[in-house]
Amino acid sequence: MYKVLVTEDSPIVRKILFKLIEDNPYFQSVLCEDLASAREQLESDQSFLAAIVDLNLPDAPNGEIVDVVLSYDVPTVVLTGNFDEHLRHMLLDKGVLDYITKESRYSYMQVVKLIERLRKNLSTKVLVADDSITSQNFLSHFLKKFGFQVQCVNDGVEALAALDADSDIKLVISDYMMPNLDGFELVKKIRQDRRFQDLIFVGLSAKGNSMLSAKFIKSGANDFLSKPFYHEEFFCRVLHSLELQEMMEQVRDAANLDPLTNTYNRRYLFEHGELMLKTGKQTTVVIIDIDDFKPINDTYGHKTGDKLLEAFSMLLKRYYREDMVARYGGEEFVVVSEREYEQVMHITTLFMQKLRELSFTEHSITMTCSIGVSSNNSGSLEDLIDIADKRLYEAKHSGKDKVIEAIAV
Ligand SMILES: Nc1nc2c(ncn2[C@@H]2O[C@H](COP(=O)(O)OP(=O)(O)OP(=O)(O)O)[C@@H](O)[C@H]2O)c(=O)[nH]1
Repeated sequence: MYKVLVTEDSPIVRKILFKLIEDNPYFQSVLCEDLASAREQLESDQSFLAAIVDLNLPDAPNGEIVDVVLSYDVPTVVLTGNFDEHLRHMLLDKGVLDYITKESRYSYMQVVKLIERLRKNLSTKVLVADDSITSQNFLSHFLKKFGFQVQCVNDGVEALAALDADSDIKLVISDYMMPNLDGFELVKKIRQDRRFQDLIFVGLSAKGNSMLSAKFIKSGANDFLSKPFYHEEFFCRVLHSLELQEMMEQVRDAANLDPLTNTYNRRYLFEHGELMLKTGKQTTVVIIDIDDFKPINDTYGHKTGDKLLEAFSMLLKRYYREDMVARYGGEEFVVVSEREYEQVMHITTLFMQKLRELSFTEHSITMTCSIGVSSNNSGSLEDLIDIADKRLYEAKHSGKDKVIEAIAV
């Protein structure tokens, strides 16, 4: 749970902010009505994710609260009654995240949305590629203020190596002119690699050079920024791109994932499993079926059965983390792996062993599973699944809690 400090003397505004913050399951609000109580909170609790502060408080009428909150390193969003360009510059220079005028409920929603973004940024990795150390430091400072995890590299070659080493990087911000591999070549290489198709790429180009911006977009960048850029422009573009990326992920997840187990669904399994086989690499199919699931459902109810399916699939994904795990039917799962056959069998043995050791839910239910395996480097996925399914049938009819292999050549 993340704490958000709200310092606001208007009871109505406090109430609105409280409601909006508490509607978010990750947030808990701490409400203060003046600088003195905010200071007390900051003294006693160092764990605030962010602060929302009013510039005019009874004991701090000239925005004194901003310096106080920033001195505790708490990311700060300022609320004020009127917009003033000079004040805006002054506040942004001090290092506040944003400056929002109290106009309507929408403004307050914007504030809370910004803090939600900050929360998500804490787990969002950004790669900055720029051969200028000054520029790296500037961007890195900017991004860290908004909670991002930042890694800097000096050119496109280093950027590709960093992406290769860390598949969690979500966003690349890259200059165009760099030694070894420039920004255009970098984005082209990124777009050629299926692993990086969802990566957000923002190019940096010199002010007034619209050719560069167009070239970046044509090479595959999602957006570009002209240097020098304004605080708001930078974050509007970066945050907007990330939001689009998240929406795309949500749409894709809804289409590809089984909602109960969060493993891939049958449609995805066949679509992508067939593609895996087309590469000609040896592919192994493991069909896994929970033993005696019906009696568990009958004894403890469907809800407990669902909890078990969730726990079972989490364990599967943990063991077969590099492979495709899909829900094939009720309590039946399919793993498609391109790893060495012996390695897949080793993981399968470890998985079955772990499953025997664990107990689940408040009823301490134990589970075992039966498994059929097949492997090939040609033919269709359907054929491989058919063969593995026959071995699974044998496992079920020869005592369960066992794995039977069939290496088709
Ligand atoms: N709770 C829950 N149960 C499900 C779900 N999908 C399928 N099932 C149940 O899974 C059970 C499967 O039963 P059976 O096919 O007889 O298999 P089994 O009892 O595991 O027996 P063996 O496979 O021979 O070990 C049925 O009771 C289904 O209702 C689901 O999404 N949630």
